[in-house]
Amino acid sequence: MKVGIIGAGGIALSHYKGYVAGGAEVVALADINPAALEARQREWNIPQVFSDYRDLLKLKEIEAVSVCTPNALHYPVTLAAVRVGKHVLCEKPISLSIREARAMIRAAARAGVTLQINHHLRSNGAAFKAKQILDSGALGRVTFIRLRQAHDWGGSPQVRDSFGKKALAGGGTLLDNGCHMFDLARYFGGPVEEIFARVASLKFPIEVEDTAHASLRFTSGAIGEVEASWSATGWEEGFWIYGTEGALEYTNRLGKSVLRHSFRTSPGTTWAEPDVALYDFAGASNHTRHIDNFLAAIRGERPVICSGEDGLEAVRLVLAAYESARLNQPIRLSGFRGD
Ligand SMILES: NC(=O)C1=CN([C@@H]2O[C@H](COP(=O)(O)OP(=O)(O)OC[C@H]3O[C@@H](n4cnc5c(N)ncnc54)[C@H](OP(=O)(O)O)[C@@H]3O)[C@@H](O)[C@H]2O)C=CC1
Ligand SMILES: O=C1CO[C@H](CO)[C@@H](O)[C@@H]1O
Repeated sequence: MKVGIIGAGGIALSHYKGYVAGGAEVVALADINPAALEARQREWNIPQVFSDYRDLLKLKEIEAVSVCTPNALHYPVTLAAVRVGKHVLCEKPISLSIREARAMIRAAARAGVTLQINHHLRSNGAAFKAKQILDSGALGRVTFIRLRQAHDWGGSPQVRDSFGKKALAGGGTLLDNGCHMFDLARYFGGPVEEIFARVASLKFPIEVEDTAHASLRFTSGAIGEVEASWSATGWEEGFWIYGTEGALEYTNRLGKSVLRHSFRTSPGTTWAEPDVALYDFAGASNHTRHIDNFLAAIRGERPVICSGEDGLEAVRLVLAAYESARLNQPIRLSGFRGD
């Protein structure tokens, strides 16, 4: 299958590698930045490059595109792509508004093409394993879910405009990292009923927040929390899920990706260490698995692992969290349209 990539910045490399690993051929690349375009063309030996993505979309031989532009452009670029019959793997967040997300989903359905959103953490080996354990019932009733994605832009005092400027990014870490965490919250815990969030800009001189926290109540009765931060040190992604019969704890802290499943094989003393199963996910690439799933979905072999509707729900939770932070009060999701 021949594919194109629109937006040749940082994340485009993961898409390129994923397509190559999945047996697809990246034949075209578009970016408004001539330096990025030229560098990638040389590195990856791409036959055709375009400064205007609409010219890339005219290529008949391309069946699918990745949309890797800044957040504000996911909507117009995806819409243009599906309208000319291309399958789309759209970077997260799907869009900056619910209205836009709905239009994207409708347009893809009307065109009969696949739309997958790049909440790649669903394809993280630990998340996949955790979901299997949860679905098997081994954790019992879920009581608490904590999700965290935090870093500090490598310590850099400069945050790129595509993330730091409100018009291009749409929001800060709550949208950028939080949308992944809200997606995982739903993936693991089902629908969220209520959210109470706080956001602040405390570290970088930027137009959007660099620090965010949200407290969640799931429809199931479980409670949880999301931490999204650009003001941490280093890099961490993790989830902690507690149930009546056991617990799952995952972190990639210090470059080691380990999932720990703890449980009791027999009722016993309260404070004794429970039994533990450890799973090591070193070396597994989330993006490559996610792209493999996209290609399989296009071929009709598997359902998309993260649909447009999933992307929309993640954005709805982000928007509810912003509204909660603005009003300094909890927001019930059942009455929140986000329009
Ligand atoms: N799922 C994940 O793990 C990750 C997802 N992302 C998402 O991917 C997207 C891109 O992020 P990232 O690659 O880090 O950002 P970058 O800023 O590194 O790259 C974006 C590129 O898109 C270019 N661009 C801007 N406008 C257009 C346009 N109209 N047509 C074509 N290209 C355009 C930019 O050019 P210029 O430099 O001139 O602005 C830049 O080269 C974001 O939506 C982000 O949220 C990012 C990182 C990880
Ligand atoms: O998963 C991710 C890792 O961090 C990046 C920068 O904050 C995010 O954009 C991305 O979605």
